[in-house]
Amino acid sequence: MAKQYKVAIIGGGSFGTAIANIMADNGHDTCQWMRTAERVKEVNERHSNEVYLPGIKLNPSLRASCDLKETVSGCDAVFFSIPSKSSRDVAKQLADHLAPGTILVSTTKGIEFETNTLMSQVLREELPQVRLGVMSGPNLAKELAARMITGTVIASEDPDVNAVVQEILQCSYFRVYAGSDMYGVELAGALKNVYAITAGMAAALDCGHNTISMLVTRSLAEMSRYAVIKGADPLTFMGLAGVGDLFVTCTSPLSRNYRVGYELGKGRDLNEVVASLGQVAEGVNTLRLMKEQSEALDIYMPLVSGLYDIIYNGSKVSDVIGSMMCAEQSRDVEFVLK
Ligand SMILES: NC(=O)C1=CN([C@@H]2O[C@H](COP(=O)(O)OP(=O)(O)OC[C@H]3O[C@@H](n4cnc5c(N)ncnc54)[C@H](OP(=O)(O)O)[C@@H]3O)[C@@H](O)[C@H]2O)C=CC1
Ligand SMILES: O=C(CO)COP(=O)(O)O
Repeated sequence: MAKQYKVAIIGGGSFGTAIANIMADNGHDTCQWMRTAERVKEVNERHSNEVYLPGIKLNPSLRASCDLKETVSGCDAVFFSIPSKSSRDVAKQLADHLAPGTILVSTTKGIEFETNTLMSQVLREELPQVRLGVMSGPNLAKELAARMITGTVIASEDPDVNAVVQEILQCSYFRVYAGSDMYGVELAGALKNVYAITAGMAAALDCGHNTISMLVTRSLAEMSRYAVIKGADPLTFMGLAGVGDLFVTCTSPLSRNYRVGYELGKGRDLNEVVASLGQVAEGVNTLRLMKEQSEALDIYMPLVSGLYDIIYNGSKVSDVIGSMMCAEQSRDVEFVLK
């Protein structure tokens, strides 16, 4: 029989609940931390989290708690699924409760806005005692919670972290692939959200499949160009965390970033759209960081610039598309294997 682990998930939203449910399905002793007492009660008594995963029946063995210390006490592995905006704050609250050597896996696909720091770095700064990993891939929470076949990537500098996480999460509907480019995997998860906004906008404008296909492929070229200059391995972008996640978020209305783009494309106001979403869309802040960085580092990023002009400078979508069509047509594939 496979080993049973004591595991926890920090975060009571869509993704935290989907991952907690997999671990409970796999027979691990699983507790989910969330800040809202009413939702804790709902998970424990009705085995559902209707606000975030409507219609999903959760595994009855999944427990929830508002008590952070009790949740993580004695855990072999803890998964961290808090939006980037609040990650440092929640990590600070965890500092006294995580034993040295505990495995901590970030699933957050965002960048700390004030410091332009990825979540693994935030967690490393606040929780130096843990063994870190990051998990990313085409993982729409609603499909995972409905137990649809899905693949993901766990990446860590410590191969033992990868092996334990694979053992904890692997099941008939969830395939967990291992990688070592932690930086690239994490960066890919954050960057693709920006391009999902653009793709949602294109869908709202009834663009054809040729156009969407060009957009997604040029997005991959642009995001990997940026990531490689920042130190990532270009091959990471050929895998699930790169092209896989870009594809799903650029084509599915289940993606919140895609939905933000779609509503913007229909002419709605950004603040109104974000407020009505009721869930996090990390790409909105990531766009601002990428625009800043592309200027600071002189990286050619026409898609980021165009989206930024539409969202923050009030440019018309039709004007931006027009100027993109006149932009320099550079190389198709920029990375050549030696
Ligand atoms: N949903 C998805 O398909 C996927 C999401 N991700 C990533 O996972 C991360 C989390 O996303 P997701 O679960 O979808 O987000 P949601 O918006 O669905 O939920 C966010 C959760 O975080 C909680 N939260 C926010 N701020 C705090 C805080 N200061 N203290 C405690 N809890 C807090 C919210 O609590 P409350 O309900 O009380 O407000 C809520 O439970 C994001 O970075 C996202 O990109 C990764 C893969 C897939
Ligand atoms: O990352 C995701 C799927 O892999 C979810 O994307 P959204 O945050 O846009 O919903």
